[in-house]
Formats: sequence, structure tokens, C-alpha cells
Amino acid sequence: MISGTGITKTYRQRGNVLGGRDVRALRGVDFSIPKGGAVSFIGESGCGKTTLGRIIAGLETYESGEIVIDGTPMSSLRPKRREAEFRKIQLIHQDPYSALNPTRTIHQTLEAPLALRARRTGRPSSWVDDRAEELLSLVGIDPGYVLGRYPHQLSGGMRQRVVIARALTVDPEMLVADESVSMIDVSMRLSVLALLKDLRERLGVSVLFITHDIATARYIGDEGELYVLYRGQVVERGLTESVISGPVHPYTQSLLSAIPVLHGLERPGRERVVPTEALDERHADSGCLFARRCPFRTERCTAELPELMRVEEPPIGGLAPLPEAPGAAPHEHACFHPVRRSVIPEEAA
Ligand SMILES: Nc1ncnc2c1ncn2[C@@H]1O[C@H](COP(=O)(O)OP(=O)(O)OP(=O)(O)O)[C@@H](O)[C@H]1O
Repeated sequence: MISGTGITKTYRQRGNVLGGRDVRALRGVDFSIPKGGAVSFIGESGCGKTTLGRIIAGLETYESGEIVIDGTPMSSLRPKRREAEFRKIQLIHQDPYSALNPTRTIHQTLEAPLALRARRTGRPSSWVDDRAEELLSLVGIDPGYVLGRYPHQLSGGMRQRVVIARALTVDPEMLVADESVSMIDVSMRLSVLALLKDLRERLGVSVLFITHDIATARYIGDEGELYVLYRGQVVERGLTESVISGPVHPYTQSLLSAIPVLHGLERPGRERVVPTEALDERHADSGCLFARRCPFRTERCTAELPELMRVEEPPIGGLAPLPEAPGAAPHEHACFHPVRRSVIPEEAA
């Protein structure tokens, strides 16, 4: 289990000739990713998803808050032990062209981390080759075909699978896939998604998926949880299905309203929400961060910052909430005027 509380991150812009301001990338984010779980972070460009993913993978510093891995707070550990804990979380580089060393064969690429692991765990050196073959088979490629080849001799899809196999060499507990920084094409994207789903089921590894595409989040996390980020704050979270079928925060509703309609088969949701203006980082930092763009804002919204709170029962607005399974993540939102709206495309009559 990997969790975080109150994570904040500011990128300082000292000496910026353009007179830029510090960027508050994360403003006190809490999250919890259960063992074997599927969690997606979504939000538009600049909301802080990549920063959060990199912090969770131990690749970025943060000013305040705490990351806890399997019950151990990371701030309590010395750097070497902390590094070892963060190794349980592997970021999958989504650009398969630059993620692999072009001068090394696939065998060499996998051999280095496996040999280190064999030494640490007292395994015989023959284990290294066996495990390399096993991992390649696990990600769906023929070891005999790829082991002696260099990255440029493989297709993009194969390279992507090798990258995932390399992440698996350390037996991680969690894979972090940041799609927002990826340059992979649609067909490759789908096969990576399917592979991650499969690995989650077969190995029990948890998957954190970072994307701006809500449909992708729905596919990867159909049994998992969805976190919607806006300007460094979680504005809504809960079971993916619950958030997608009954969003209560106007920002989530605006993301869902933008899902394209299948012409002739669907019609737009009846209560689609369109922000009143474009995202602007210079918008005020006081009150609700979405207030300036929200069609439903009131005076309270521009004066006070709403904290995450549980979606109330009985239903708010016209739509009934999904029943919550015992022990399931509660559906929460940060809005003073939560109303369920029918925003996703509906079947055409
Ligand atoms: N190294 C950096 N130095 C300064 N500002 C940064 C740096 N990295 C990110 N930022 C800023 O922090 C904010 C959050 O960035 P981040 O990349 O985490 O967002 P994101 O939601 O992942 O966006 P995208 O989908 O475009 O990758 C943005 O305003 C971004 O410009």
C-alpha cells in the first residue's frame, strides 16, 4: 500500500527574466493506492499529475507532506533505505525510443538489473538468463527473437514491452504509467493499456495511470479509483465508475462533457458543463481554484477554499448515487454546491 498526505510542491522561478511567478504544482494532495489496485489521476495539462507521479516514484522532491510505503514513512528513512523503498515503484518511461540505451542489446539491458538482484538475493548467475526470458514472455514477446537485438531493430510496440519488462526486473509493487508525457501512437497505447491490465491481474502489481483522457482512465481503472486534479488540488475522487457516472464537481463535469459523441448512436449529455473561460495559471489563488471558470460560482466560492468532503446521501440533484460497496473508497468532492449532472453522452433514442 502506498499513500501520501498533504503533498505540496512549488517550482521556484527565481531569476526568471520573463518575470514568471512560482508555480504551485501541488497544494496538499492526499492519496492512497492499495496493493494490487488501479488508480488513475486525470486532469488537463499543468494540473500537477506528472509531478505527483514523479514524487510517488521517488524521482522528485516535495516541500511538505509524507509518503508512506507499506507502513513506513519515507521521511523516517536514511537516503539509501528510502531509495530501496522507492524501488518498489517503477515509472514506465512511455517514450520507447529514448527509454532504452541504443548501444545495448535487450539481453544486456535486462541483464544489468537482474545480475544486481541475483547478487543481492544470493541467486545463481544462471537465474539471470532464465528470469530475462521469463519476463519477456510475460510481456508477450518471444525472448529468442529479441534478446540479441538492439532497440533500433525492434518495432515501437516491442520496445515498449521491453521497457515494461525492464521495470519488472526489480519485482515492483507498483507501475506508474504517465501517458501525458508519452508520444506513442494510438494502437501502441491500447496494447500498453491492455498489457498493464493483464500484469495487474496476473502479478497483483498495482497500477497508477496518469492521463488527460477520461476514457483511458475508465478503461484501466474500471474496478479502481479515479482522482481528478485541478491546479494542484484533488477536486473529486472515488470509484472510477461512481465518479464517471455521477460526477458532482463542475470541473469533473466539464471534462466528461468534452467526451466526443458517437454520431448517430449517441447524443450529448443533457446537462453538459462548459467552463466560462479558458484555464489561466494567473487566476486568483484564493477561494475555489475553479471558481473563475465555473458557471455555477457564488460569492462563497471566490472567498473560501472548499476541502474534500464526502458526497452526501440521499442523492443531490436529480440523479441517484451508486450504492457504495463496504470498504470501498468513498466518493468525495471539493465543491460548495455539489449537484449530480447528466453530462456524459447518452444513447440516441
Ligand atoms: N521543472 C519545472 N520547473 C518549473 N515549473 C514546472 C516544472 N515542472 C512542472 N512545472 C509546472 O508545474 C505545473 C504542473 O506540471 P505537471 O507537469 O506536473 O502537470 P501535468 O498535469 O502533468 O501536465 P501535462 O499533462 O502537460 O504533463 C505546471 O504549471 C508546469 O508548468
